[in-house]
Amino acid sequence: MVSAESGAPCRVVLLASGAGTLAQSVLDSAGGSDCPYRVVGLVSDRHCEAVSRAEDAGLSTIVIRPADHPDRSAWDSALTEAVCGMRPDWIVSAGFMRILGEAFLGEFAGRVLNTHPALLPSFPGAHAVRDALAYGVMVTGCTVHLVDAGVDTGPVVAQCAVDVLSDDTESSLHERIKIVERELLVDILEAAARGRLHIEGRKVHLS
Ligand SMILES: Nc1nc2c(c(=O)[nH]1)N[C@@H](CN(C=O)c1ccc(C(=O)N[C@@H](CCC(=O)O)C(=O)O)cc1)CN2
Ligand SMILES: NCC(=O)N[C@@H]1O[C@H](COP(=O)([O-])[O-])[C@@H](O)[C@H]1O
Repeated sequence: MVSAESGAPCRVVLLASGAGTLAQSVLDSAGGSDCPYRVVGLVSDRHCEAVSRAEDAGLSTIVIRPADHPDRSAWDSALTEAVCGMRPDWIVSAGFMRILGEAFLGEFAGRVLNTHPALLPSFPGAHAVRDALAYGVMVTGCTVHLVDAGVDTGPVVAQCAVDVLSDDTESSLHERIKIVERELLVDILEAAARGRLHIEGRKVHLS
C-alpha cells in the first residue's frame, strides 16, 4: 500500500454523483501544506455539480454514463479504465450512486473508501436517511467503510453518531449528517494516505 510516508503525497481520485459538497471538503483539505494526499481527478456517472466543482478546481474530470454502454459490465470496465488512467493510490466514493463491479474491485479492492449517511449495517443502500427517518430511529449517523462487492457491506473504518430531531425532515437530517461526514471523511483519508489504516479481515485498526 502506497503512503505519503514514502515521500510523495498519495494520489486520490474522487467518485461522486451529486452536489459534491463532500468532494469539495476533500478538495479543500488537499490544499494544506502538510496534507498527505492530493486529488488528481474526479469521475462521475452523470454530469452533476460535483463535476463542476472539480473542473473549477482545475482537476481532470471524466463522466462515464451507464446509458452510453451496452450493459453494467461494460460500464464498470469503462469506469475502471478511466480511473486507472489517473493512477490513483486511493479512491474515495463521496456520494457516488452506482455499485462498483468486478472489474473495478479487481483493480482497486482495498483502496476504495466510501462514506455512507447511516450507521452501517443499518440502512444500507441509496436512501439511507429516508429509511432511518421512516424507521423512527432516534440516533443515526455516518460510516466510512472500505468498499467490497456487496452493497455497503465492506469493513467499517469509522463512524459518527447524529441525533434525529423530532421535527427533522430527510433534508434537515441529511444536512446535519453531512456536517460530521465531511470531517470524518477527511480525517480517515488523511490517515489512509499516511499508511495508518491496518486491515485485518473485517477489522480496521488506525495507528
Ligand atoms: N461495490 C460497491 N459499490 C459501491 C458501494 C458499495 O458498498 N459497494 N457503495 C456505494 C455508495 N452507496 C452507499 O453508500 C450506494 C449508492 C447507490 C446504491 C444503489 O442502489 N444504486 C442503484 C442506482 C441508484 C441511482 O440510479 O441513482 C444501482 O446502482 O443500481 C447503493 C449504495 C458506491 N458504490
Ligand atoms: N448511499 C450513498 C449515499 O447516500 N451517499 C451520500 O451522498 C451524500 C453526498 O453528498 P454531497 O453530494 O453533498 O457530497 C453524502 O451524505 C453521502 O454519504
